[in-house]
Amino acid sequence: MALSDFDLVFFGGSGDLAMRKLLPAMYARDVCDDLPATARIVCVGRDAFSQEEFLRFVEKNSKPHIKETPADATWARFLQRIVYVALDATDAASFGPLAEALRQDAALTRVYYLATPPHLFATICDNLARTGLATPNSRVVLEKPLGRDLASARQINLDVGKVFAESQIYRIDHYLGKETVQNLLALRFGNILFEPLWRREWISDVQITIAEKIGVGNRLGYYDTSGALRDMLQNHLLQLLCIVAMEPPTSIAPDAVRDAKLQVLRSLKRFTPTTLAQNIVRGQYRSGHIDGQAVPGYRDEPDAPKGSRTETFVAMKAEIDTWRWAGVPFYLRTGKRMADRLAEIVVRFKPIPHSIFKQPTSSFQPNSLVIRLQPDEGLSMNLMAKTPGDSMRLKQAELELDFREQFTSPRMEAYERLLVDVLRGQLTLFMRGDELEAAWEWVEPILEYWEQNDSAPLPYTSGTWGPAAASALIGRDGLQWREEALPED
Ligand SMILES: NC(=O)C1=CN([C@@H]2O[C@H](COP(=O)(O)OP(=O)(O)OC[C@H]3O[C@@H](n4cnc5c(N)ncnc54)[C@H](OP(=O)(O)O)[C@@H]3O)[C@@H](O)[C@H]2O)C=CC1
Ligand SMILES: O=C1O[C@H](COP(=O)(O)O)[C@@H](O)[C@H](O)[C@H]1O
Repeated sequence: MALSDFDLVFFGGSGDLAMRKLLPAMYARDVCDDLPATARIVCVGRDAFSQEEFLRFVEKNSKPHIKETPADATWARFLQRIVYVALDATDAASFGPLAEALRQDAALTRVYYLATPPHLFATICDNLARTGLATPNSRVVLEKPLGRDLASARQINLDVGKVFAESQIYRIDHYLGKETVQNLLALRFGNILFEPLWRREWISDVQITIAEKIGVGNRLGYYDTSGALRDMLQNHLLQLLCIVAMEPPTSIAPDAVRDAKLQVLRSLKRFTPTTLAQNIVRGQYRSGHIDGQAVPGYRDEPDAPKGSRTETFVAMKAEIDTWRWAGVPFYLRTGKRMADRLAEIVVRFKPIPHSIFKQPTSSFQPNSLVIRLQPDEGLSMNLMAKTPGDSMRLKQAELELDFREQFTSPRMEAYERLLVDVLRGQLTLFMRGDELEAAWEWVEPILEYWEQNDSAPLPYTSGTWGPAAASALIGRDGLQWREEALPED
């Protein structure tokens, strides 16, 4: 469905995120003829680029991030939509050129996407209000990090909420824009098969892993004040956990889904200093090899503070105190410079109660469902099946659903999908303010404990699956991370 006409403003429009993700996402929609001819993209920064200089900057810094090299005509059409406006977001008096660049038509959708450091969110919203630009047809998109603790998240909600109503606020978690995450909703609530089994009686444990091969790259300044818990777990992993664990929402409407997710966040068992020390592993990568290449340790990355204690890996055992999930461990894990790039959810079912075959019950692998988010999107269901031949021998077999093979329709990158949803006014895949606060509320005791105890992360070699303590954490329950349980090739 083509979008209706809009003015889309990227604050931070000359930044890395705009160049690598946001403009390529808009180009991808433009090339599908999804954007109205008059739709505009206003890029805001402080640098005094002329319009021509900025378009050259986009050519150099954004075009290489577009998947298929753009044809000259479509690229030229895209560039025509872009307007560069130089202003200082902290100075309302400099907002005049932005007002001039925007069309004064109440029927148009207007979106302010704040891809700036978060300390500017309040000032930008305030200055939009002062200059009369926070019109009722406006929406505001907030990029991460949405706070660094509960107090700062509350402050963001409060400051932005002074200018925009909750229904105008789109808090981005780009994991919610990934195809397979939405497919998880389809799997759970579009099939009769899973829901009766989706509970403590039949599920033994759930693993959620987001592993990256990359290190901190050029984002060390931000990352060193953040760490894996804030950067990945508080948002992406908890959002995935919510979608796995939530009660069936009454519909796909934003508040139905967000209410269901909020209930999960509020039911997460709180850690105490004792349970926290037992159930959370913190790690930091040391030098090692990724794809055969030597890579430096975190503390040897350019500009890394000497002896930094920032974690680049975290693994934990979480629990949800509800009738559906009581006693089912949710193992969460994320890290940089790990052995592979993968994001997946593994739901393991309970073992069969009794074997009618000659094989002992213990030789039956419990069924498991693996939901792969990346690198390849798909689902696999592990079942026991008879091996061919004259004896009744059962072995594990895999039912595989590869989304790319199954569906040939064009795919949308996460940012593309989410930008389209903002432009359509569809809030389901964005976090509500209370969800954000509930996630921070749960994470905060962990951060406080680490700070108060001056906790040092355990070292792990780059190119591995993290500190050995992460295997011990799950091993204590007689389990293994999925890659540890896979048969050797
Ligand atoms: N890069 C990434 O992959 C990701 C980034 N993010 C988050 O998005 C935000 C932006 O990140 P990124 O693009 O990497 O950052 P950059 O440092 O590359 O860009 C920052 C942008 O903000 C603008 N800006 C800064 N201060 C002002 C100001 N006072 N007035 C007007 N414009 C201003 C800059 O313009 P100028 O240079 O002209 O000052 C620039 O366009 C950050 O909060 C980051 O954490 C989130 C996820 C991923
Ligand atoms: O939000 C973030 O996500 C990326 C990982 O995203 P992916 O889509 O490539 O899996 C991570 O590298 C970054 O540190 C974090 O801020």
